[in-house]
Amino acid sequence: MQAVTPPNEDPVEPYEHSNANAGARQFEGEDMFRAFHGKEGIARVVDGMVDRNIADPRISDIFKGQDVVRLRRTLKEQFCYILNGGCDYSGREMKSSHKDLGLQAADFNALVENLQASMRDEKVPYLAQNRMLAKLAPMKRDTVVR
Ligand code: HEM
Repeated sequence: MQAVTPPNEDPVEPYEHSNANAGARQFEGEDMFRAFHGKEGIARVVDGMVDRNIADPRISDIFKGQDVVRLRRTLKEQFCYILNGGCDYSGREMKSSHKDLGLQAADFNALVENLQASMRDEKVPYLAQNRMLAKLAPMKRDTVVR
């Protein structure tokens, strides 16, 4: 359980912290973490994706009024965990954290495009981009309602 709300974040209802909440198994070895240029590269990829999402007229409304400080932090943890960068994920699981958003397949596809653009900017090798996308693809069923 998290007792203290991190600076600049809104309080959330208490929940059990677990890496199982990240919604995917970790990659093995260090290749993927290296391909994303470590924690700093992951931070750039996540921030680039979130910036694009907020500016993207297709999905920007979904992020209005949301705690984007927390979102950036938990996404960085989630990516670092999945990429086997030695991080723990402290966020909520995918199903409950998206259940009130009413997301559709088109929203998911827009976010994936923004992630691809951000990984391209970071010069993440194409094969590693696709391996990460393959990890995230099954999360569609937990985040999207239709
Ligand atoms: C592979 C797909 C996705 C992943 C890995 C992902 C990851 C996350 C994570 C880690 C959180 C934070 C959970 C927490 O606060 O504890 C979150 C929340 C959120 N996500 Fe996603 N997400 C995905 C799909 C989407 C899509 C498609 C959208 C909209 C286009 C979206 C919009 C949001 C919003 C607005 C929140 C904040 C909800 C809140 O704080 O109540 N997500 N997501």
